[in-house]
Amino acid sequence: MTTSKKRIGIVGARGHTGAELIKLVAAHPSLELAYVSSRELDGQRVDAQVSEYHGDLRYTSPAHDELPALDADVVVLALPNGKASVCVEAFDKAGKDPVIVDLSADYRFDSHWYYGLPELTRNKWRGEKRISNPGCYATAMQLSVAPLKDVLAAPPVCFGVSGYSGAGTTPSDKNNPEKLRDNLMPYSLTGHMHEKEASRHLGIPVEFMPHVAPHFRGLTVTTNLYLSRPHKREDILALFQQAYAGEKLVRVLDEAPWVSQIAGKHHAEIGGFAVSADGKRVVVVATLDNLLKGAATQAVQNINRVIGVDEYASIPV
Ligand SMILES: NC(=O)C1=CN([C@@H]2O[C@H](COP(=O)(O)OP(=O)(O)OC[C@H]3O[C@@H](n4cnc5c(N)ncnc54)[C@H](OP(=O)(O)O)[C@@H]3O)[C@@H](O)[C@H]2O)C=CC1
Ligand SMILES: CC(=O)N[C@@H](CCC(=O)OP(=O)(O)O)C(=O)O
Repeated sequence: MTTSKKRIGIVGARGHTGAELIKLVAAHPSLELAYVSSRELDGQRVDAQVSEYHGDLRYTSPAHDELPALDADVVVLALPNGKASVCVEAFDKAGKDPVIVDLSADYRFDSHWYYGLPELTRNKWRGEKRISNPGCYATAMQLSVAPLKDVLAAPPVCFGVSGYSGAGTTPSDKNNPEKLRDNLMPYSLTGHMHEKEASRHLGIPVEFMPHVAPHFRGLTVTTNLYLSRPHKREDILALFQQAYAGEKLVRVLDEAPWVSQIAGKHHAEIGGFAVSADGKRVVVVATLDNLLKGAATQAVQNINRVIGVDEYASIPV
């Protein structure tokens, strides 16, 4: 029997985002795993690591120049920053042109790659097969600022707090539960990559102050926005409701959302909308699961669009 499913390879599948992608692919009506790579898990069964996957596939550890011969229709690069280009170059050199989705920051500033934050860039896709998947905080910042972009009097200031899965699996202070216990760890307080990324894709400067907290997954971005003219709270709420009307993966709430409610969910929540007495300052709170809407779920939205199936296929909405 022939299958019409597209075959997908995940490079860097041991990581947190790779594991979430395997789960989404396992439930997908139009995708099947071609290969999943990990040096550490090489030879081990995938179902032993990810119980949602049912099948006989095992992790392999191909060198980057062996990837093109593995013949996947879609390749997701879930590697640490700085590691994507050798893989991309290997496909170019071999004359292979699969859909490539890069989860790292490596192509987020490359205008030849489509920047896939569907709720904001859906209409900019011109058939590109190379997709740069946005950063987790950068997704929350852009969703929080975009509806007010035209009425700002100053750069938005974003205070971010992430669960430590955002720091990946390579050991560091930022994913060390001991050092995070009873703690909030500030880092990269100016010039974080996601500050540059959100500024570039919004087209206005954004200021960002990230922190890591002891919880595992989910992030909060609280954004302070100065407005060029006074606004009533209901007008601001209406702007957000209008901007995200019909969006299944962005929910506009009245209350400020809690990160404890977003872990394991595929959508982002935006709420709060606390307005100052003079109506010229508003504070907006966004939460999302960094591993899902901040990475794997957004990648699947992008893949679905490129392979021509429903954008939400396999995503519980
Ligand atoms: N975690 C998050 O919340 C988010 C992460 N991202 C981005 O997604 C990418 C993956 O993140 P995440 O899953 O958290 O990362 P992890 O650190 O959890 O996983 C990294 C993966 O890459 C492999 N790997 C590590 N070092 C190398 C190397 N030098 N060469 C080849 N493979 C390597 C690892 O497997 P092995 O060592 O077994 O080969 C592992 O599968 C990163 O670029 C990250 O910035 C984007 C949005 C959110
Ligand atoms: C808590 C933590 O460390 N978070 C990561 C962001 C995770 C992410 O989105 O990563 P990329 O932009 O690298 O793809 C960081 O601040 O670098």
